[in-house]
Amino acid sequence: MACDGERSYGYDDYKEAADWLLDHIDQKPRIAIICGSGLGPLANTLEEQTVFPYEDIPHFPRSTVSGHAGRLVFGRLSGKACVCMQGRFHFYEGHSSSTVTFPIRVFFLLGVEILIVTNAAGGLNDKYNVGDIMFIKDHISMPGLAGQNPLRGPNDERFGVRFPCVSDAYDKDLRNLALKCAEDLGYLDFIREGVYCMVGGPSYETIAECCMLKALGADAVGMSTVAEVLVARHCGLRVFGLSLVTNKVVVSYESQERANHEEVLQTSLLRARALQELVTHLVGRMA
Ligand SMILES: O=P(O)(O)O[C@@H]1C[C@H](O)[C@@H](CO)O1
Ligand code: HPA
Repeated sequence: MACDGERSYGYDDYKEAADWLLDHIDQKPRIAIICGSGLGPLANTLEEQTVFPYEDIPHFPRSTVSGHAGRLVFGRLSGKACVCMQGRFHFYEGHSSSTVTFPIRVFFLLGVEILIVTNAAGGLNDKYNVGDIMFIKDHISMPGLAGQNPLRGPNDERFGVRFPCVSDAYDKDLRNLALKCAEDLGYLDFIREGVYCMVGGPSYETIAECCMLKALGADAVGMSTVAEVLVARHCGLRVFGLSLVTNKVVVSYESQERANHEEVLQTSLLRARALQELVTHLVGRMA
C-alpha cells in the first residue's frame, strides 16, 4: 500500500463514513474499543455481530500490520452496544496522523461517548513484568512534542476547540471502575497504573533511548494510542486506556535480549483471555 503520510480528511469524509455505517447497523454504539496487537479476539466475543471490512467503508483507511485484521465489528458486549476496531492504523506504517485518527471522528459522529483503547507496550518500569496490564494514567508523546500532533492544522469547531486541555486525558472514574473489575476478577497481582510513552517506530528503541524514556518518567513505551486519544478528547469522548506489557525494554549493553514483534504477539495471545474478561466486565459495569 502506498504511503499516505500527507493525507488529511474533511468533515464530509467523516460524515459520509458515519452515515454509511448508520445505514447498515441496527443500533448506535455508545462505546468504541480499539484492539491493539493480538488483542483482536475480544471483538470475536461480541454478540449479534455486524462486521465491516475497512475496505467496504467509504474513506476508511487500510490496516497493513500482522496481528491487525482490518475490520469494524459492531455488536453487544455485556449487553451494551459497542463497536470494536479489529486492527488500527499506525504512524509508522506511513499513515498521516489524520489517517491514524480517522475512525475516532467517525465514532464521534455515530454517537460514541466512551473510547477504550488498548495496546502492546514495552515495560520501562523496573517493577513491571511481562504480562502485566498497565492502566494508562497519562502519556508522553515524543512525536507530539516534536510537532506531530494530530490536531495540528485548521481546527474544525464541529469536533472541538482549538486548544484542548488534556491534563485529564485518561478518565479517572473509568480507571477506578476498571480497578474494581480487576479486583473482582482476582487480577490485581498483574495490574499497574502508569505513564505510556508514544514513539514513532517502527524500529524499537536503542538502549540510550530506553534509559532516556525511563528518566523522563515513562513506565511503558509503544507506537500507537496517543494520537487516537488526543482526537477523542478533542471531541469530548471519555477515554480508558490500557497497555499490555509484552516485553521488557533493554537498558543494559550487557543484555542479550532483543525486542521483537513475535514476542509482542506471543505475549498478547497469552494475556488475551484476561484482557477480554477485564474489558467485558468493565463495559458491563459502565453506567
Ligand atoms: O497497536 P499496538 O500499539 O498494540 O501495536 C504493537 C505495539 C507497537 O506499536 C508495535 C510493535 O510491536 O505493535
Ligand atoms: O519495546 C517496545 N517498544 C516500542 N513499542 C513496543 N510495543 C511493544 N513493545 C514495544
